[in-house]
Amino acid sequence: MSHLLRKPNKKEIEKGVIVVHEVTSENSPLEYVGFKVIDLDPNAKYSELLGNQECCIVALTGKINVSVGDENFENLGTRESVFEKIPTDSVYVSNQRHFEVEGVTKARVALCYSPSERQLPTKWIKAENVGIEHRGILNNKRFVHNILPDSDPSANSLLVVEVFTESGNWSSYPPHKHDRDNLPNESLLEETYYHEMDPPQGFVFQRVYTDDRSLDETMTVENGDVVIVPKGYHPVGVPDGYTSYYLNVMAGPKRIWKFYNDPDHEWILKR
Ligand SMILES: O=C(O)C[C@@H](O)[C@H](O)C(=O)CO
Repeated sequence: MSHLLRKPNKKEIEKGVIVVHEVTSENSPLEYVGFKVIDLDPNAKYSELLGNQECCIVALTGKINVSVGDENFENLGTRESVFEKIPTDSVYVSNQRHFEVEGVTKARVALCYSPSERQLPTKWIKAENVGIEHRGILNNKRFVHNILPDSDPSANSLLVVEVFTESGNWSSYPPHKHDRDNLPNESLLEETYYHEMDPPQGFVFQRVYTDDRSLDETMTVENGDVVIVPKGYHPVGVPDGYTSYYLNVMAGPKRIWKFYNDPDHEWILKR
């Protein structure tokens, strides 16, 4: 199996608190992006004291309470399935802060991390303030929920978006990359993809490749898998009959999403 593809690996760390994914700089090639998925039962609590990392807590499904220091945010989360295709609530937590997430209902939560040293205010990113963006034409249509885009200065490094791609379409396409700190032409951002499919027996294909093909992996990605993109182009193809959802976390030395399209396939945009 590819070293970039992670299957869900559920570990109950406390009663009702299950870690489904944990991507860190210790267990992956990533330096700037960390990522966890946790499942919570009602009333179960997960807490963490952040070191030199900021964190965006995304209520993927179900309802949660979040506290950060003495600030409390209650009943966050808007959907039972990501495929309701409506934005959800998130909370941005700065470095060196303590946070707790409690399940109100059964809930699945994404914790998106990147290095940070400059403290910023805690921010409730309300579902109603998440920008929705439709991109692409023909079989390249997808829509995006901009949870923490680079136009929002609330974070030091983190960028977080959700992407929905309908049956038979392609996204993160034409293939693009962002692995060189070469602004204004390209920024260096690592990335993780947390994937879900509707219906859940579905699958998508994701290729991660560099120009010299020293990295060239095409993965069959199933419901709940995570794909790690340390570098390279990273397109996603969705088979007929299935809808794809993914949550992207990006971070790097500069908080700018400036991608470079694979010149061989850029013509796709000119149709
Ligand atoms: O527009 C898309 O297809 C989504 C991608 O841009 C995705 O968020 C990504 O690859 C970010 O680099």
